[in-house]
Amino acid sequence: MSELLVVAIGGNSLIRDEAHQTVEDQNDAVCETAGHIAGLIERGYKVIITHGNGPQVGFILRRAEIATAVAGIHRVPLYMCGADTQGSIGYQIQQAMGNEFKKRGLNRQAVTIITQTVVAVDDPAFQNPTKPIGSFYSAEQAEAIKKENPGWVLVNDAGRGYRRVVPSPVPQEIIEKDIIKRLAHDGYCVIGVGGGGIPVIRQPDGTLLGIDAVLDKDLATSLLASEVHADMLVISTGVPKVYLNYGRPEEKALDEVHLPDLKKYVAEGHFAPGSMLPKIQAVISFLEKGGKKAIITNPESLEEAVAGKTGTHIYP
Ligand SMILES: Nc1ncnc2c1ncn2[C@@H]1O[C@H](COP(=O)(O)OP(=O)(O)O)[C@@H](O)[C@H]1O
Ligand SMILES: NC(=O)OP(=O)(O)O
Repeated sequence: MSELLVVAIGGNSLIRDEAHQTVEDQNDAVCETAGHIAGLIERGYKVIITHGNGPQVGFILRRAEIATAVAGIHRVPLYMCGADTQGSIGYQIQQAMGNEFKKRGLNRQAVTIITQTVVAVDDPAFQNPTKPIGSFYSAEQAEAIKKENPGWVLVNDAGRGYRRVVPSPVPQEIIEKDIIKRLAHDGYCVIGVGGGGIPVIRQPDGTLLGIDAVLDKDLATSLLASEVHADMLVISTGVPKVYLNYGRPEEKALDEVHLPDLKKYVAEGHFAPGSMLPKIQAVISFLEKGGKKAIITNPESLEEAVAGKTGTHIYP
């Protein structure tokens, strides 16, 4: 039986730099990543694709806020902005995968599943926003923005600039996991858990209700990978490998690492919160729940990494 991979595409990895943020630019990045994922499917792997939405959900929210302030158009809740990103990014990935299948003569189909992820209404994250969304600002811009928008919390995002942060409660359950699993085993390339899933709470009567937050797509992807019993969790991001002492002269790439060492490196502070740390936590959680292998690499290295030639390979 062919192996099932869950491949997470980073929201930032769809935006190459500040000069490449348009819909067309993101589509180019999606198409490039889709080519590499189609290469994996051509080699016989079954693939579930998840994706981030940090930059995109922030852009949509900001547009809506400006439209409310300037034109009095109704407010859009943050969870609805997340749902919008599942449609727009899901559409781009679904179309790009379909085009790749056609080019390669593969009789396959991609399908996007709108996905809801349950969180706890009393999760302390609602009082402590940590998830960076939208644009990056300089320190001076951040000061000016805070004065204009007293409710905003801005933090330095892994040394790359200041960003607005919003609550990011822990993903507890993926509502659509069974259909995602079934479609993947039936040979569909499933796109799901976009932006970590639309955050919802379960009400006392059992019904679901959207709640304002942006989930961490790496943690939600890890939960999905465990629940569908994926053979491998693959995290595609902006770097070919994970590094110790990242960005310093003594930087060292990790080729192969096992859980005990990885946990030691976490404790030593090698992985930046809000960027690499959630990916490492996602991998630890997947392996502790029985997963056999995880890889962290960049989109262009996906095929070589799964073939064992590059990337950071992590084992229990
Ligand atoms: N120890 C580390 N090794 C590699 N990259 C790191 C490390 N610490 C922080 N990073 C940064 O984390 C980034 C990945 O996080 P981010 O861009 O937030 O993810 P995503 O691709 O999911 O949007 C990398 O591109 C790199 O700049
Ligand atoms: N939702 C989310 O984790 O998005 P990014 O991967 O873009 O940060």
